[in-house]
Amino acid sequence: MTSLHQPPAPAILNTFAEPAELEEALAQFVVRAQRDAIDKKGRFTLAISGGSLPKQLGRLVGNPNVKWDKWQVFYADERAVPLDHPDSNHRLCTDELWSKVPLPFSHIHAIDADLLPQLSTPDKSTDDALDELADAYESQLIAEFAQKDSARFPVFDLLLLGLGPDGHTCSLFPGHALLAEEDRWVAWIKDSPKPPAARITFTFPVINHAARVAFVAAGASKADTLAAVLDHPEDGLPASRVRPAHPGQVFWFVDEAAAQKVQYPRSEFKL
Ligand SMILES: O=C1O[C@H](COP(=O)(O)O)[C@@H](O)[C@H](O)[C@H]1O
Repeated sequence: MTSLHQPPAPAILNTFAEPAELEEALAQFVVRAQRDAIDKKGRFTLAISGGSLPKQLGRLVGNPNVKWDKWQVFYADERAVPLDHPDSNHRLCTDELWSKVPLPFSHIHAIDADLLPQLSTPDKSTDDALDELADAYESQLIAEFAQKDSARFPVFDLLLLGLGPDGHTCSLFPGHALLAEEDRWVAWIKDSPKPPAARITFTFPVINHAARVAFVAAGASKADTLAAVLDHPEDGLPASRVRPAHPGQVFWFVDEAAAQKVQYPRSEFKL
Protein backbone atom coordinates (compact mmCIF):
# COMPACT_ATOMS: atom_id res chain seq x y z
CA MET A 1 0.00 0.00 0.00
CA THR A 2 1.36 3.47 -0.84
CA SER A 3 1.25 6.32 1.65
CA LEU A 4 0.29 9.82 0.57
CA HIS A 5 3.45 11.25 2.12
CA GLN A 6 6.25 9.03 0.96
CA PRO A 7 9.75 10.51 1.16
CA PRO A 8 11.45 11.47 -2.12
CA ALA A 9 12.99 8.52 -3.91
CA PRO A 10 16.80 8.33 -3.97
CA ALA A 11 18.36 9.77 -7.13
CA ILE A 12 19.31 7.35 -9.90
CA LEU A 13 22.92 7.78 -11.04
CA ASN A 14 23.57 6.72 -14.64
CA THR A 15 27.22 6.84 -15.68
CA PHE A 16 28.64 6.51 -19.16
CA ALA A 17 32.19 5.90 -20.35
CA GLU A 18 32.08 8.66 -22.95
CA PRO A 19 30.09 11.86 -23.47
CA ALA A 20 28.74 10.43 -26.75
CA GLU A 21 27.16 7.47 -24.91
CA LEU A 22 25.71 9.84 -22.34
CA GLU A 23 24.14 11.97 -25.06
CA GLU A 24 22.61 8.95 -26.78
CA ALA A 25 21.11 7.67 -23.50
CA LEU A 26 19.87 11.16 -22.64
CA ALA A 27 18.06 11.41 -25.97
CA GLN A 28 16.41 8.02 -25.40
CA PHE A 29 15.39 9.11 -21.91
CA VAL A 30 13.83 12.36 -23.14
CA VAL A 31 11.92 10.51 -25.87
CA ARG A 32 10.62 8.05 -23.26
CA ALA A 33 9.51 10.88 -20.94
CA GLN A 34 7.84 12.56 -23.91
CA ARG A 35 6.00 9.37 -24.90
CA ASP A 36 4.71 8.78 -21.37
CA ALA A 37 3.48 12.38 -21.11
CA ILE A 38 1.78 12.43 -24.51
CA ASP A 39 0.11 9.07 -23.87
CA LYS A 40 -1.28 10.45 -20.61
CA LYS A 41 -2.12 14.06 -21.45
CA GLY A 42 -1.49 14.70 -25.12
CA ARG A 43 1.31 17.18 -24.42
CA PHE A 44 4.86 17.24 -23.06
CA THR A 45 5.96 20.01 -20.71
CA LEU A 46 9.69 20.48 -20.44
CA ALA A 47 11.94 23.07 -18.86
CA ILE A 48 15.56 23.36 -19.84
CA SER A 49 18.65 25.05 -18.45
CA GLY A 50 21.43 26.84 -20.28
CA GLY A 51 25.18 26.24 -19.92
CA SER A 52 26.52 23.02 -21.43
CA LEU A 53 23.14 21.28 -21.54
CA PRO A 54 21.59 22.36 -24.87
CA LYS A 55 24.54 20.97 -26.82
CA GLN A 56 24.24 17.66 -24.96
CA LEU A 57 20.73 17.26 -26.39
CA GLY A 58 22.02 17.21 -29.96
CA ARG A 59 20.91 13.60 -30.50
CA LEU A 60 17.30 14.75 -30.47
CA VAL A 61 17.86 16.60 -33.73
CA GLY A 62 16.53 14.52 -36.63
CA ASN A 63 15.17 11.85 -34.26
CA PRO A 64 11.89 10.64 -35.84
CA ASN A 65 10.48 9.66 -32.43
CA VAL A 66 10.39 13.24 -31.17
CA LYS A 67 6.90 14.76 -31.50
CA TRP A 68 8.00 18.37 -31.48
CA ASP A 69 4.49 19.73 -32.03
CA LYS A 70 3.46 18.28 -28.64
CA TRP A 71 6.27 20.00 -26.70
CA GLN A 72 5.75 23.07 -24.51
CA VAL A 73 9.17 24.41 -23.58
CA PHE A 74 10.12 26.72 -20.72
CA TYR A 75 13.47 27.88 -19.38
CA ALA A 76 14.37 26.72 -15.87
CA ASP A 77 16.36 29.93 -15.57
CA GLU A 78 17.11 32.85 -17.82
CA ARG A 79 19.42 35.80 -17.80
CA ALA A 80 17.85 39.30 -17.94
CA VAL A 81 19.33 40.09 -21.34
CA PRO A 82 17.80 40.46 -24.82
CA LEU A 83 16.82 37.18 -26.46
CA ASP A 84 19.56 37.49 -29.08
CA HIS A 85 22.29 38.34 -26.53
CA PRO A 86 25.19 35.85 -26.27
CA ASP A 87 24.36 35.36 -22.54
CA SER A 88 20.72 34.45 -23.21
CA ASN A 89 19.76 30.83 -22.48
CA HIS A 90 17.01 31.20 -25.08
CA ARG A 91 19.55 32.20 -27.70
CA LEU A 92 21.82 29.30 -26.74
CA CYS A 93 18.96 26.79 -26.97
CA THR A 94 17.79 28.32 -30.24
CA ASP A 95 21.28 28.10 -31.76
CA GLU A 96 21.89 24.56 -30.53
CA LEU A 97 18.43 23.07 -30.85
CA TRP A 98 15.28 24.97 -31.75
CA SER A 99 16.67 26.33 -35.02
CA LYS A 100 17.32 22.73 -36.14
CA VAL A 101 13.97 21.10 -35.33
CA PRO A 102 10.27 21.68 -36.17
CA LEU A 103 9.28 22.90 -32.70
CA PRO A 104 6.50 25.50 -33.21
CA PHE A 105 7.75 28.94 -32.20
CA SER A 106 4.60 29.52 -30.11
CA HIS A 107 5.54 26.50 -27.95
CA ILE A 108 8.80 28.11 -26.81
CA HIS A 109 8.17 30.22 -23.71
CA ALA A 110 10.86 32.88 -23.49
CA ILE A 111 10.97 35.87 -21.12
CA ASP A 112 9.11 39.00 -22.22
CA ALA A 113 11.96 40.96 -23.78
CA ASP A 114 9.76 44.09 -23.98
CA LEU A 115 10.19 44.42 -20.21
CA LEU A 116 13.99 44.52 -20.33
CA PRO A 117 14.42 48.25 -21.11
CA GLN A 118 12.88 48.94 -17.69
CA LEU A 119 16.09 47.61 -16.18
CA SER A 120 18.01 50.56 -17.52
CA THR A 121 15.58 53.46 -17.02
CA PRO A 122 15.58 55.71 -13.95
CA ASP A 123 11.75 55.38 -13.73
CA LYS A 124 11.91 51.98 -12.12
CA SER A 125 14.20 50.37 -9.57
CA THR A 126 16.12 47.26 -10.63
CA ASP A 127 14.17 45.30 -8.02
CA ASP A 128 10.81 46.40 -9.44
CA ALA A 129 11.89 45.76 -13.02
CA LEU A 130 13.13 42.25 -12.21
CA ASP A 131 10.05 41.58 -10.15
CA GLU A 132 7.91 42.41 -13.17
CA LEU A 133 10.03 40.22 -15.43
CA ALA A 134 9.71 37.25 -13.05
CA ASP A 135 5.96 37.84 -12.59
CA ALA A 136 5.43 37.95 -16.34
CA TYR A 137 7.24 34.64 -16.73
CA GLU A 138 5.24 33.16 -13.88
CA SER A 139 2.09 34.24 -15.76
CA GLN A 140 3.23 32.19 -18.74
CA LEU A 141 3.53 29.17 -16.46
CA ILE A 142 0.11 29.84 -14.98
CA ALA A 143 -1.39 30.06 -18.48
CA GLU A 144 0.09 26.69 -19.39
CA PHE A 145 -0.51 24.83 -16.14
CA ALA A 146 -3.08 26.42 -13.90
CA GLN A 147 -6.25 25.75 -15.86
CA LYS A 148 -5.07 22.38 -17.06
CA ASP A 149 -3.69 20.87 -13.89
CA SER A 150 -5.20 23.01 -11.12
CA ALA A 151 -2.18 22.38 -8.92
CA ARG A 152 -0.62 24.75 -6.38
CA PHE A 153 2.63 24.35 -8.31
CA PRO A 154 3.13 23.29 -11.91
CA VAL A 155 4.04 19.66 -12.45
CA PHE A 156 6.52 19.54 -15.32
CA ASP A 157 6.89 16.25 -17.14
CA LEU A 158 10.63 16.81 -17.30
CA LEU A 159 13.20 19.32 -16.06
CA LEU A 160 16.62 19.17 -17.68
CA LEU A 161 19.13 20.79 -15.35
CA GLY A 162 22.85 21.53 -15.27
CA LEU A 163 25.31 21.57 -12.39
CA GLY A 164 27.49 24.63 -11.90
CA PRO A 165 31.04 24.32 -10.48
CA ASP A 166 29.84 25.76 -7.15
CA GLY A 167 26.88 23.33 -6.95
CA HIS A 168 24.31 25.78 -8.30
CA THR A 169 21.49 24.68 -10.51
CA CYS A 170 19.06 26.91 -12.41
CA SER A 171 20.08 30.30 -10.96
CA LEU A 172 19.92 29.04 -7.39
CA PHE A 173 23.35 29.67 -5.89
CA PRO A 174 24.89 28.35 -2.64
CA GLY A 175 24.00 30.40 0.42
CA HIS A 176 21.56 32.67 -1.43
CA ALA A 177 18.28 33.69 0.21
CA LEU A 178 16.38 32.36 -2.83
CA LEU A 179 17.05 28.81 -1.67
CA ALA A 180 14.40 29.38 1.00
CA GLU A 181 11.68 30.66 -1.38
CA GLU A 182 8.45 28.76 -0.71
CA ASP A 183 5.70 30.59 -2.59
CA ARG A 184 6.83 32.03 -5.88
CA TRP A 185 7.05 29.89 -8.99
CA VAL A 186 9.59 32.18 -10.62
CA ALA A 187 11.95 34.39 -8.63
CA TRP A 188 14.58 36.96 -9.56
CA ILE A 189 18.16 37.52 -8.56
CA LYS A 190 20.24 40.64 -9.11
CA ASP A 191 23.47 39.47 -7.46
CA SER A 192 24.26 36.22 -9.23
CA PRO A 193 27.88 35.35 -8.46
CA LYS A 194 28.15 34.10 -12.04
CA PRO A 195 27.63 36.85 -14.63
CA PRO A 196 25.30 38.20 -15.73
CA ALA A 197 24.13 39.29 -12.29
CA ALA A 198 20.43 39.79 -13.14
CA ARG A 199 18.41 36.65 -13.84
CA ILE A 200 15.13 34.90 -13.20
CA THR A 201 14.86 31.31 -12.04
CA PHE A 202 12.44 28.54 -11.17
CA THR A 203 12.20 28.08 -7.40
CA PHE A 204 12.57 24.86 -5.44
CA PRO A 205 8.81 24.37 -5.00
CA VAL A 206 8.47 24.23 -8.80
CA ILE A 207 11.55 22.07 -9.27
CA ASN A 208 10.47 19.70 -6.51
CA HIS A 209 7.01 19.16 -7.99
CA ALA A 210 8.34 17.87 -11.33
CA ALA A 211 7.58 14.33 -12.42
CA ARG A 212 11.15 13.79 -13.59
CA VAL A 213 14.31 15.82 -13.16
CA ALA A 214 17.39 14.90 -15.19
CA PHE A 215 20.73 16.46 -14.29
CA VAL A 216 23.47 16.30 -16.87
CA ALA A 217 27.14 16.71 -15.95
CA ALA A 218 30.16 15.85 -18.05
CA GLY A 219 33.89 16.40 -17.77
CA ALA A 220 36.51 16.31 -15.00
CA SER A 221 35.78 19.92 -14.03
CA LYS A 222 32.51 18.69 -12.47
CA ALA A 223 34.10 15.82 -10.47
CA ASP A 224 34.54 17.52 -7.07
CA THR A 225 31.16 19.22 -7.19
CA LEU A 226 29.33 16.07 -8.24
CA ALA A 227 30.91 14.12 -5.36
CA ALA A 228 29.88 16.87 -2.94
CA VAL A 229 26.31 16.92 -4.25
CA LEU A 230 25.74 13.16 -4.28
CA ASP A 231 27.88 12.01 -1.34
CA HIS A 232 27.32 14.95 1.02
CA PRO A 233 23.72 16.12 0.65
CA GLU A 234 23.94 17.31 4.25
CA ASP A 235 26.11 20.19 2.98
CA GLY A 236 22.99 21.55 1.30
CA LEU A 237 24.41 22.58 -2.06
CA PRO A 238 21.58 23.75 -4.31
CA ALA A 239 21.74 20.71 -6.61
CA SER A 240 21.44 18.39 -3.56
CA ARG A 241 18.18 20.11 -2.65
CA VAL A 242 16.50 18.88 -5.82
CA ARG A 243 14.37 16.09 -4.38
CA PRO A 244 10.98 16.03 -6.10
CA ALA A 245 8.08 14.81 -4.00
CA HIS A 246 6.91 11.24 -4.50
CA PRO A 247 6.37 9.97 -7.22
CA GLY A 248 8.88 12.39 -8.76
CA GLN A 249 12.33 11.11 -9.55
CA VAL A 250 15.81 12.58 -10.05
CA PHE A 251 18.11 11.01 -12.64
CA TRP A 252 21.76 11.89 -13.15
CA PHE A 253 23.41 11.49 -16.55
CA VAL A 254 27.14 11.80 -16.06
CA ASP A 255 30.28 10.64 -17.81
CA GLU A 256 33.13 8.81 -16.06
CA ALA A 257 35.26 11.93 -15.95
CA ALA A 258 32.60 13.71 -13.89
CA ALA A 259 31.82 10.61 -11.78
CA GLN A 260 35.44 9.72 -10.91
CA LYS A 261 35.23 10.87 -7.25
CA VAL A 262 31.66 9.78 -6.52
CA GLN A 263 30.95 7.01 -3.98
CA TYR A 264 27.17 7.12 -4.50
CA PRO A 265 25.86 3.82 -6.00
CA ARG A 266 25.61 3.71 -9.75
CA SER A 267 22.68 2.24 -11.64
CA GLU A 268 22.59 0.48 -14.94
CA PHE A 269 20.86 2.76 -17.43
CA LYS A 270 17.45 1.47 -18.36
CA LEU A 271 14.45 3.12 -19.86
O1 LIG B 1 24.56 29.99 -15.26
C1 LIG B 1 24.14 28.88 -15.51
O2 LIG B 1 24.90 27.80 -15.18
C2 LIG B 1 24.33 26.50 -15.02
C3 LIG B 1 25.46 25.46 -15.18
O3 LIG B 1 26.10 25.66 -16.44
P1 LIG B 1 27.26 24.74 -16.98
O4 LIG B 1 27.83 25.49 -18.15
O5 LIG B 1 28.26 24.56 -15.87
O6 LIG B 1 26.64 23.47 -17.43
C4 LIG B 1 23.17 26.28 -15.99
O7 LIG B 1 22.54 25.05 -15.71
C5 LIG B 1 22.20 27.45 -15.88
O8 LIG B 1 21.07 27.27 -16.70
C6 LIG B 1 22.92 28.70 -16.30
O9 LIG B 1 22.08 29.85 -16.28
